Amino acid sequence: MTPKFDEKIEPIYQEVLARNPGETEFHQAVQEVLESLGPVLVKHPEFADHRIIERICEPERQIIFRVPWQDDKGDVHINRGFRVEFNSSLGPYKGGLRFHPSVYLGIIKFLGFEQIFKNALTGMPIGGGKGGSDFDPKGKSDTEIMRFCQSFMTELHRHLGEHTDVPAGDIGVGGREIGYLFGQYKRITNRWEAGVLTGKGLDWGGSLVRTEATGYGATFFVDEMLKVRKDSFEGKTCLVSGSGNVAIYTIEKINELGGKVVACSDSGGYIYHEKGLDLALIQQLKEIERRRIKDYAEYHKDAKYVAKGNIWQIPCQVAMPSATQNEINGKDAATLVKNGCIAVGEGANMPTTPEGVRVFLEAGIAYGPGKAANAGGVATSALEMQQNACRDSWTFEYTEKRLQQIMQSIHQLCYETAEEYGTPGNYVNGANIAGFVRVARAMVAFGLV
Ligand SMILES: NC(=O)c1ccc[n+]([C@@H]2O[C@H](COP(=O)([O-])OP(=O)(O)OC[C@H]3O[C@@H](n4cnc5c(N)ncnc54)[C@H](O)[C@@H]3O)[C@@H](O)[C@H]2O)c1
Repeated sequence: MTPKFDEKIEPIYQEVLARNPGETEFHQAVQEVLESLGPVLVKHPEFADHRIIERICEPERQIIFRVPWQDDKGDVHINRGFRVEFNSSLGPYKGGLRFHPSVYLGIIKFLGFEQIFKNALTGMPIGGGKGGSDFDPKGKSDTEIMRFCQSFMTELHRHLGEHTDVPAGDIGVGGREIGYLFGQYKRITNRWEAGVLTGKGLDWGGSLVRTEATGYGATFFVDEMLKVRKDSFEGKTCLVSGSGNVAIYTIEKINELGGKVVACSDSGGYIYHEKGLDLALIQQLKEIERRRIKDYAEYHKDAKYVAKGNIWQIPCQVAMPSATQNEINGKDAATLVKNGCIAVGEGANMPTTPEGVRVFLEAGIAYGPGKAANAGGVATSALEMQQNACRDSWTFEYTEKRLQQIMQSIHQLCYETAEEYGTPGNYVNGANIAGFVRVARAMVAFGLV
């Protein structure tokens, strides 16, 4: 699909393609933001004078390193580690670590680029970064995971710090991995520096609600979009892809708000359970026993497992993609719209292809892009950093209230910005423009650094 750029922006995009060959996901993320920015340069010519777009597309620093580790049999493996410190205009680099075999520089750069604008939308003092490894945690023992995390942190620690760069989890990195990473950081640096990682355990500097934050936040965001349309989750049939951290707490909050989630998935296929998913069972299978979602059908005979099935073919009113990038293509988006879907909230990062995004926007449904809808995770990480900084811990209720207020304010900012720039209801433009303007203003203030 041909991107639609303003004439000033087209050459900048071409330069990004030429400078970053083969990084298709990064190109896609840049395309999506740059398509929104034409009217911003008209309103703010100073951003063009200062070459803010060119500078924002170039990471401040990229670190690639070798991660050697030994499996339980004593065999040696070599993986590749990454940390892309993209933009520190608004605060220390902040963004998760992804451990997945598909990871390469293009994936980390797309995620880091998205993170700049997402973090800006939260209104909190955090810059954008992302990292990870092509290590596959699937099927590894606890001790193998520990040895890998220790080796990864042995190299990465020199680039981190509570005022410099603060990683968190993402796909394949949850509480267990953050524990091993924090333990090794503490050992090497001889510092109990809580603010250097977020997603920590509650006994050692973690925040209540961080585990739930991305899923809860995405659901709050969709709830706000529905409220604008004088609607709510009450009685709605919903789909949530994935069955990891984001998916599980999305399902929990949708249930609380009166919706019914009938399907979720993992990379093997999806589970359909017409009367509504049994969340406690999913948590037992995925969070505790680390099993596959197909095992759900062993416990509920009225549920159906569809291997390699396409979850988006199931009719629903609300869809919340919460697994991975590019999981909804143009055809899937058209199917969702045809089947009566009225709202899409992205828990995952860039789960919809540009064709899919166009289908949602043209259909005029409520479409909340990931950088706005899933910002609750990183926002609560920033709340965790606040608690660490004052050596305090807040209650669940208070922290959840803060999260909800942040999601309401992100929604309002995107909604109002879309109106201000002449595209009412277009949260893609609202999020891209509002996030960009915040970072751009800071970059202009700092001069050429
Ligand atoms: N964890 C966070 O706080 C956070 C914050 C913002 C955005 N995200 C994004 O949310 C998404 C999910 O992250 P997570 O933290 O829940 O990771 P996770 O590892 O806990 O879960 C990922 C889930 O997606 C499934 N999955 C992977 N590939 C799939 C595929 N092709 N089809 C169907 N399912 C697939 C996995 O089986 C797993 O259930 C990612 O895009 C991530 O970048 C996460």
